[in-house]
Amino acid sequence: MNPLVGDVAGNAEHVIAEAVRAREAGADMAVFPELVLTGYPPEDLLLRSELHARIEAALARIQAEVRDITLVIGYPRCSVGGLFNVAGVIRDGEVVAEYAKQHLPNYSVFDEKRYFQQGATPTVFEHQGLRIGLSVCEDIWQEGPAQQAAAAGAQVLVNINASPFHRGKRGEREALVSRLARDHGMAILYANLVGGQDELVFDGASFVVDAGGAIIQRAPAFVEASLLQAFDASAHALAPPSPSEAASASDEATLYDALVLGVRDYVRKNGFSGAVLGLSGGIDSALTLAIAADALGPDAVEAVLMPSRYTADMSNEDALEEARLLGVKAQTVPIEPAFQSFLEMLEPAFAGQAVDVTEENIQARCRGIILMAISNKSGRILLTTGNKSEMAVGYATLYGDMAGGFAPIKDVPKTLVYRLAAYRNRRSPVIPERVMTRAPSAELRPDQVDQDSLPPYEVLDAILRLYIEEDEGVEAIAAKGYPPEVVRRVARLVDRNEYKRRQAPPGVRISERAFGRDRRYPLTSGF
Ligand SMILES: Nc1ncnc2c1ncn2[C@@H]1O[C@H](COP(=O)(O)OP(=O)(O)OC[C@H]2O[C@@H]([n+]3cccc(C(=O)O)c3)[C@H](O)[C@@H]2O)[C@@H](O)[C@H]1O
Ligand SMILES: Nc1ncnc2c1ncn2[C@@H]1O[C@H](COP(=O)(O)OP(=O)(O)OP(=O)(O)O)[C@@H](O)[C@H]1O
Ligand SMILES: NC(=O)CC[C@H](N)C(=O)O
Repeated sequence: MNPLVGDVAGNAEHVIAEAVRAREAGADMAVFPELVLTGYPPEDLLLRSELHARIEAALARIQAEVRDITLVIGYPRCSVGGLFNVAGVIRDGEVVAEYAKQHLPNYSVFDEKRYFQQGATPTVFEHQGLRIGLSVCEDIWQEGPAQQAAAAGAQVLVNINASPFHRGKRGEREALVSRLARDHGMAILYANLVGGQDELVFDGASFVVDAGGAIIQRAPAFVEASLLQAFDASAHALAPPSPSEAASASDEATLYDALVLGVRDYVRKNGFSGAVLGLSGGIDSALTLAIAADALGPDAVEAVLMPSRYTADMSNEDALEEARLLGVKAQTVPIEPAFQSFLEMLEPAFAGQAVDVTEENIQARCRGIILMAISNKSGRILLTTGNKSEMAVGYATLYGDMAGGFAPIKDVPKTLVYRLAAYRNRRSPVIPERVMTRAPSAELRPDQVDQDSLPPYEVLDAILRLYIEEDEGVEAIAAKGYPPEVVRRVARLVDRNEYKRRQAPPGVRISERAFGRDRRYPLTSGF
């Protein structure tokens, strides 16, 4: 299920509708994800007493509306001991059991200890003669809760989750849950949330593991879906008639789908009619346009070409071709008159000073003003096009190409930008070949290419991965064969540009370490 954070009443109606559908499909119990009534993560909404009043009202409504099926759902529970992250069992108009999450994740993107107290005891309830144990997400990643449930007599474990996506996560989960099922001889139902929430994407991909550790059902990733699982009288999970296929999507396909869902949900859940972006003829804006068109439909996306005196003809041609191939409306607004006016206005202030990066940034800022004006007028959100490599080293202009509301590829390194573009072109051609092979250029001065200012992207991305995602130091990275002076320079750029990233729009997280809530560095630092 894809809930909307904070929309407790709407999420409850969604639960009720799905419970009815599950009953009609022949189920006698339906399992929903972690904190499904608030959405995840509800963050400081949890500190508001109105939220808890709404949860009470939603639970009362679910209890009144849902009959002839048992529900397991996640919600925050206020009690005398504090606030708990619970899995509640609702049957015949009552909450008949509640399990409080014992392991509260507080690393990476998680911050649960800020809000919740930890539970201490297992919960096992009877359903149609089966003994069912409960756990909540992180509980199965740690020692304890699954063992306790098995010791308390559970034959089946229901684990409800709000487990965000990152590269490789599905395989990690399946291996972990399969091992746990085997170790304890219990079938496990793994029910996950789906949907984009600010920078996080939840991939769904719920699954069922039998007591021998075999995955017997898999839901598709990145869409709402349900699985109907039958058990025999001795708690054996019965394999469905056609055995579950392995999760076989390629790395690129999975990452692309994550980006599409992240953009769609940010734009739609925030009430925008669509998206606008600057289309330069470069690879970053080309990929961002394809993601936006796939997420929102081509009619909801608008591309703006804003040539300057430095824009090559082929950039305009390629940009127009991209818009045509995707069926997106494109318009051209040249920046020359605005750029020229700014240069003239600033002439007295800059008298006697050489032309430098200042003038490059004025061009990027002219574009930012035009795009934000179109966003204001149209009600479409401005998507920025910066990739992770650029955001890492600060190769972007504040209030210029960084202006905007959401940054679809901010966690995609440049080398992966090319791979995702090639993947999208294999599905159907949307990015001209020349865009894939041309040297990247910001086109802010004559004959400029990115590689004048930055190391080749293969080298840059390798160093960035070690420095940012692996937390390795300059010497350790250089020892792996990278030129020490290049490593030092890259590390210095990363450290120095924290201020830029702090002012950058949020974007979809696809790695284990994005520039968002999982990487918090000081702005002012002598490190
Ligand atoms: N610690 C700090 N805390 C808060 N603010 C700080 C700061 N340090 C500098 N600043 C401010 O930030 C300013 C510098 O930032 P900014 O104005 O953005 O300018 P800056 O970083 O100097 O230049 C932008 C760079 O990005 C490149 N670029 C631009 C556009 C697109 C692309 C591309 O290929 O995608 C590349 C461009 O070629 C240039 O190298 C300073 O003048 C100062 O006002
Ligand atoms: N001529 C232009 N018309 C429209 N938008 C532009 C133009 N030039 C730059 N922009 C906007 O500013 C962003 C940054 O520019 P830049 O040229 O550095 O990136 P890019 O062209 O997308 O990718 P690449 O790194 O391959 O050049 C672009 O992605 C685009 O959104
Ligand atoms: N909500 C949670 O407890 C998530 C933590 C868990 N390790 C996961 O990402 O899958």
